[in-house]
Amino acid sequence: MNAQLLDGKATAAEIRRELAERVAKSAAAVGRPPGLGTVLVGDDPGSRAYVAGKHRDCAEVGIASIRRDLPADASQQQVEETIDELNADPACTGYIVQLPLPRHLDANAVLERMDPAKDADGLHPVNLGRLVLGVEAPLPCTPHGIVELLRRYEVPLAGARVCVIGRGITVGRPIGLLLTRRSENATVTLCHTATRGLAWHVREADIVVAAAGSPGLVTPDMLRPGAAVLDVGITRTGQGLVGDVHPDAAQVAGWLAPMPGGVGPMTRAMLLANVVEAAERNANTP
Ligand SMILES: Nc1nc2c(c(=O)[nH]1)N[C@@H](CN(C=O)c1ccc(C(=O)N[C@@H](CCC(=O)O)C(=O)O)cc1)CN2
Repeated sequence: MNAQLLDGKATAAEIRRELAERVAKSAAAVGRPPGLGTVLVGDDPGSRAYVAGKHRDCAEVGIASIRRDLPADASQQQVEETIDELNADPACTGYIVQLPLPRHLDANAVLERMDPAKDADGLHPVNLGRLVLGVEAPLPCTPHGIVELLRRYEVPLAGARVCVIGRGITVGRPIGLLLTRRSENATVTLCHTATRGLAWHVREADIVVAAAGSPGLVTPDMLRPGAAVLDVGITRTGQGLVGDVHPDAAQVAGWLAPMPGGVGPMTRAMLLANVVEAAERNANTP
């Protein structure tokens, strides 16, 4: 078998074209474009690159950029003052705090301080709670990107068994909430470092989401032939970026979202979608 490519790069480009039209309409209605803010603390090269990519995307679709870069030794108070400033800025429709934050900072306290109405990442506890309740809320970008990619390639989700590997807050924990909604109807198993018999769980799955950050963890022999495999792991090595899925998995899988070019670009596109949706919501709220 040679897996069909789940092309996140091309799909994200298509979504950006769709969003550019909505941005133009929203800007005309409100008198200014939607604005995305980013808070970056420190100089981790990966985080810098992701934030730069987010602002490039904004420029492409006509969203205004607001960038707040703080030094690696920024205090909790400095970060929280920046949050307060973005909460109060009318030009900022939504914003994100780039994760992970340096270890001396309390990331949960920072997320909680955000105005949930401006949470472009869907990671504020109120918005995660709304997701649990099935109430409309901005969705976490990577899980939303995965669902959108599967939908656009018509990978069957209803009744599918999904094995998620990794329990981080941006992917592993929230994705089960999305995939088990009535609109998706998948059955989700969440595996992590303490899971016994990982290979068995993977082999049972129709869809595998690998988000452990463990290079080459998912090998071809673990997969059910024809499964959809989404590689979300990114590890920076001396030889470049390495995903969680072994390259030979393409010979067994039915669909493959590779790293790079699969879920990553979709994460970025879904962030823009959250900002545009917030702008449209604001325009309809007197
Ligand atoms: N506040 C947040 N922090 C983090 C998130 C998030 O959704 N919100 N997710 C990741 C990082 N991330 C976005 O912030 C992100 C990761 C990867 C990509 C991407 O496009 N990856 C490329 C490959 C990487 C590269 O070329 O350098 C790909 O897969 O093609 C985009 C965004 C953690 N932090």
